[in-house]
Amino acid sequence: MNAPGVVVDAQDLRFRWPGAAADTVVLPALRIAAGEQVFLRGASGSGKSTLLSLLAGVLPPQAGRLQVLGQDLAMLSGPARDRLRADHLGVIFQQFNLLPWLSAHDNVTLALRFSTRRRAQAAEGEAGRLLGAMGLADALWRRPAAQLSVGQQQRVAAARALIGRPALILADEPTSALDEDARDAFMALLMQCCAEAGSALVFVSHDVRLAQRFSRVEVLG
Ligand SMILES: Nc1ncnc2c1ncn2[C@@H]1O[C@H](COP(=O)(O)OP(=O)(O)OP(=O)(O)O)[C@@H](O)[C@H]1O
Repeated sequence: MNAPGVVVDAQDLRFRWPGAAADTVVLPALRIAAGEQVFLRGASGSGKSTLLSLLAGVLPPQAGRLQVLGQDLAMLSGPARDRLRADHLGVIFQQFNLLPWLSAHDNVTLALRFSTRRRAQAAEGEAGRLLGAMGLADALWRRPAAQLSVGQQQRVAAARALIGRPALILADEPTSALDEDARDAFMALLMQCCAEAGSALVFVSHDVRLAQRFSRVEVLG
């Protein structure tokens, strides 16, 4: 059983893509406490995105142990892992994955549609509060995502991940399309919003300069 306050607990975790000659992910141990912010680095191809997919329950673990919020992911069906993700995880993708025809605001509230628990955790007006906290001017909230700049879309994607205060936020290279100033502003806001929500953060990036913002850095591969 997981100790209270532990969000991720992995041991001897391995994953190999079909046809690969070697294991893609080899993770002897990883334990992340509630609210902890972790920078995950590793060479290109070292399996960072694959590990995030395992943590998100998109891929099933093949060997070893992986518990997320005390649930053993290897024991859960695909739909049960989907439920865990909808209820307790927020994911920020490199390409943001917003629905282009929906407004910024509706992209954020979309995350609530799939989870009663997330809905219950989100206060009235929470989407607007988060968009504001992420620095998106309210004149843009009703604009379709397709008409937002890359930096604006990224703020929407972060607000969508944060809504309903999920226990764990996974971010996969979300700053790669930004210039330095926009990147620094986004990082500060993301880390602050995660801290306020009490969400743990696992942040993957090639950009090692970002690592200094984190008290904990894990290296993969
Ligand atoms: N869907 C897939 N099917 C088969 N192999 C895959 C798949 N996705 C990734 N891989 C392989 O798994 C390995 C790790 O890929 P992954 O994207 O996890 O690495 P990464 O560390 O995130 O890389 P990068 O920093 O370049 O984004 C690579 O060799 C890649 O080719």
